[in-house]
Amino acid sequence: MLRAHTGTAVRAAEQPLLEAGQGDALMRRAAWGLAQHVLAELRRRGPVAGSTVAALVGSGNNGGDALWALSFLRRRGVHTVAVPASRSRALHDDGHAALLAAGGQVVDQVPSGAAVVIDGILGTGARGAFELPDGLVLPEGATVVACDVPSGVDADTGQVLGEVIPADVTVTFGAVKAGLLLGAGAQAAGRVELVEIGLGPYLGAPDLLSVGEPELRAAFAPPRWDDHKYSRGVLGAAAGSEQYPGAAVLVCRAALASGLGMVRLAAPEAVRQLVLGAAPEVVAQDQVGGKATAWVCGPGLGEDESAADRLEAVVVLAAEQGLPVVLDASALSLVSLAQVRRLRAAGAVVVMTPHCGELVALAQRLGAEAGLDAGEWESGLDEDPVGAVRELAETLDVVLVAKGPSTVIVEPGGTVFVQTEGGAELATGGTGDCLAGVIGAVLARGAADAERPAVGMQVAAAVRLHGLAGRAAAADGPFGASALPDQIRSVLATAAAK
Ligand SMILES: NC(=O)C1=CN([C@@H]2O[C@H](COP(=O)(O)OP(=O)(O)OC[C@H]3O[C@@H](n4cnc5c(N)ncnc54)[C@H](O)[C@@H]3O)[C@@H](O)[C@H]2O)[C@@H](O)CC1
Ligand SMILES: Nc1ncnc2c1ncn2[C@@H]1O[C@H](COP(=O)(O)OP(=O)(O)O)[C@@H](O)[C@H]1O
Repeated sequence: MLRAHTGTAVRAAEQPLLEAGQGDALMRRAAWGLAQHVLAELRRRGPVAGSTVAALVGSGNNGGDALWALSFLRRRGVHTVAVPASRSRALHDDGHAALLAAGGQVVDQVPSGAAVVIDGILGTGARGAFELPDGLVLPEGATVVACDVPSGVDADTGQVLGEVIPADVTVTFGAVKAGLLLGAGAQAAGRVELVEIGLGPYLGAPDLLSVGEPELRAAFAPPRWDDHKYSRGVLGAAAGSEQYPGAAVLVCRAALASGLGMVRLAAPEAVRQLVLGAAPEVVAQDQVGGKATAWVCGPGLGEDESAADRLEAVVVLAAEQGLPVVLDASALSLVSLAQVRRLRAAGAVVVMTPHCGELVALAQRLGAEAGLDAGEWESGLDEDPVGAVRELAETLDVVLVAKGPSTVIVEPGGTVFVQTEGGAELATGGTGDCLAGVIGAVLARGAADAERPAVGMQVAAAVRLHGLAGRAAAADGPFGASALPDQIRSVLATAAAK
């Protein structure tokens, strides 16, 4: 499990250590770790001694880290140059002295032969929009290693307001910064490597979590020897309509691929025939009903009266039995606040899975009805997406899965998860239907498991599984959503073999 803290939280954690006069020691620890990662990059490319590493160096402590790292690299036979990159061209005093003492140089331009360029312009002290230094040219093929945070990325929110220096690797200090996992920040950060500098005892609870393989394995564990189909979980699905029959196929196939006891589908005749052709193991019926341990409602449901009837039937059943419900796609625009409240009052977990457009529409419709100032909420969405998703989740008292390049999962009163496994290849019709099936499956399975992880973690594991399946599918070339179920099985087979 990856734990991330905002840049602000990390700065607060550093404060007592700075006051105790440990700033230099912290900086040297950070710089040493940075130098080790740069050495690893150099080794990957060829001989270390004789190679060139350049650092773009700002005037603050981020620049100080980069200068100290250059001084350590210089002692390994690396040709090291610092390129002042702030308007004032000022450099951190001690770092500057350390570089010169080690035999490094200060120059005006990044040498064209630099194998690695360290971005040490701005770190957690960045405020507002960043402008690239005038005339900056990075050598083609050089590996860009960001020091703590790529310059231009807000370490709290991941927002990129102005320009940015995208990194291949970000070596971050003390704690993974939340901004490296969110939106444009995650995109700019590349691979993230953490260097411990001893902040552990001073850091509070993480601001964000991201599940990894152990959580995926726990949420999607293979069946126990004495399991039977009902103990493995039964997912009920109200999905598909004559207009959108395929969505039901995707939900059912993705759920089956995730491993559970049974999928039960409530849909019109034409949809049932299509689903049974693709997955004859599905129990297909025309009405919502029968034994299930969780329900998913919405993919391809349409928005006519019969869609609303199917949603209402799911709400009644789930409220009666206290079952978890995943509301996706059409259900997000059909569901009423009264229905959500009925489910919550009955103790049913409600998971909503909006993409960005659906998220805004939810805030405007149900959020506003529940007392949210939707205009103000929307104006804060870009600046602090996690805060906005949390506010809406708490207002509606539901688990929100805000889908996108970084999918944010918020359980009211619980931890926030963010998963970034999936790539833009997932931006193709029907992948969200598959995700609804995977989330439905994990909840159906979990409902039967006394030792189940918290709902937020189960849902985050489902999002990770879906993202990894997308990545695996993309490795074979462009794909449509119907390629995902087989990849879900492969990802789970690999996870189980570890
Ligand atoms: N405080 C410490 O002892 C430690 C700090 N560390 C490093 O210190 C960094 C934070 O250092 P600082 O607080 O000095 O901050 P930065 O080095 O991130 O930036 C500070 C400077 O950049 C300027 N600046 C801010 N936003 C700007 C913008 N948009 N455009 C142009 N200039 C801008 C500020 O006016 C200030 O002069 C961390 O990211 C980390 O790399 C690490 O060495 C660990 C220990
Ligand atoms: N640019 C992107 N990068 C990563 N994942 C993406 C991107 N665009 C979309 N996705 C993912 O693809 C899925 C799309 O869901 P959705 O928009 O509901 O699709 P549909 O309704 O067509 O099934 C979500 O899981 C989302 O996180």
